[in-house]
Amino acid sequence: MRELTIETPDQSYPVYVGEGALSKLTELFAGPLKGTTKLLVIADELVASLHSEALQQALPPQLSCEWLTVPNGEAAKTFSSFENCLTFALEKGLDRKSCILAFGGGATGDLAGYVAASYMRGISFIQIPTTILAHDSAVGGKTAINHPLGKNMIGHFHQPAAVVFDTRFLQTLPEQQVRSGFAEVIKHALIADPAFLAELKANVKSFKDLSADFLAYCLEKGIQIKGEIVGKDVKEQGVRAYLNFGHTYGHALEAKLGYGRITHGEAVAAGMVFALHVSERKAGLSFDLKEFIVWLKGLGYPLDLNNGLPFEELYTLMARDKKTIGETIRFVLLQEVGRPVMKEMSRQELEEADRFMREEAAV
Ligand SMILES: O=C(O)C(=O)C[C@@H](O)[C@H](O)[C@H](O)COP(=O)(O)O
Repeated sequence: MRELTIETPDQSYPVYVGEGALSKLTELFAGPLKGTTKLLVIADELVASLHSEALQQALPPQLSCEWLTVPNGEAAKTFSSFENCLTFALEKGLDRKSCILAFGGGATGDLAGYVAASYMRGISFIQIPTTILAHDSAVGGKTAINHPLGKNMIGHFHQPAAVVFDTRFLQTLPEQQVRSGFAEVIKHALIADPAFLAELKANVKSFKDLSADFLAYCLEKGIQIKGEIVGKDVKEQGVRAYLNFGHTYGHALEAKLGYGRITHGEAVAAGMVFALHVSERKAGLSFDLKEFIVWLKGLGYPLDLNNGLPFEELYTLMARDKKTIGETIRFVLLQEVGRPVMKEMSRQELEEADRFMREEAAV
């Protein structure tokens, strides 16, 4: 197991990653979270059905603990789920010294984190991720629910007290979830580390034979890259937006197709191809996009997600992206692998890239 530290100007917290990381919970409640009155586990229903016993055994027996299950995946990130969690917390008498444990993938973490950020104006929470995707979402304190008009539109920045990432949980992940999570690993390589990207391309030809050691290495790399960026810009006033590479188009696809109809990572993979194409035309990127597309397709990423979707509707969704300022849609592009840049986008440029996705990337 490895311990990484996320350092922000106001706060630092540990990320425990590896087999057996759950054992760190006892230390946390005897140390930095000593004095916690009550625990509330907000758990993905599927994860709870598979792994609740493992978590139960790792929790300090002296602490009273309530469990609430929420729908699997993005279906949890709704106003009604959010309200249910708050009602449950009030009914069970959580106070300001209580702590929420987010047990599941990125969506559970986003919801539970937002509940922790809002309950009594903010209580502690611990992220206990169970997916590869969550190596990204559990770190950095972005919490949110979705709105029908846009993804992650309602939320707070609220840092967890710790991230306890026990990689034993990854053994039960279906391949589609591995694929989804790996898109964020690829994103971290693209925005920050050309050598890491080369390693990924050389070593990952299929998700079926990914070794546990290589996966752990990728997760650590991703967390390190993310942690460094978050440390410089917690509330996304500048460089943190680079972590949004591939997300403007990706989020528009997710919102249009219906949250949870495609995985977040598959949408981000398509969004990255879109952004790389624009980067070649507008940011001077020199990159073998054809080869990259072949690699992604070989890994099973569907790149035809905009099939049948009118550009106009995707455009409206992209215009509502959180990076948009006034009327100006802004995209994260790459000048080089590892050298991101923010650029203003015209409607014409976006339409051309959407056409590229339809007519070239998808075929
Ligand atoms: O941590 C960040 O900052 C990111 O943008 C990471 C993204 O991979 C992640 O999906 C995030 O939740 C998206 O944030 P949003 O602000 O675009 O909703």
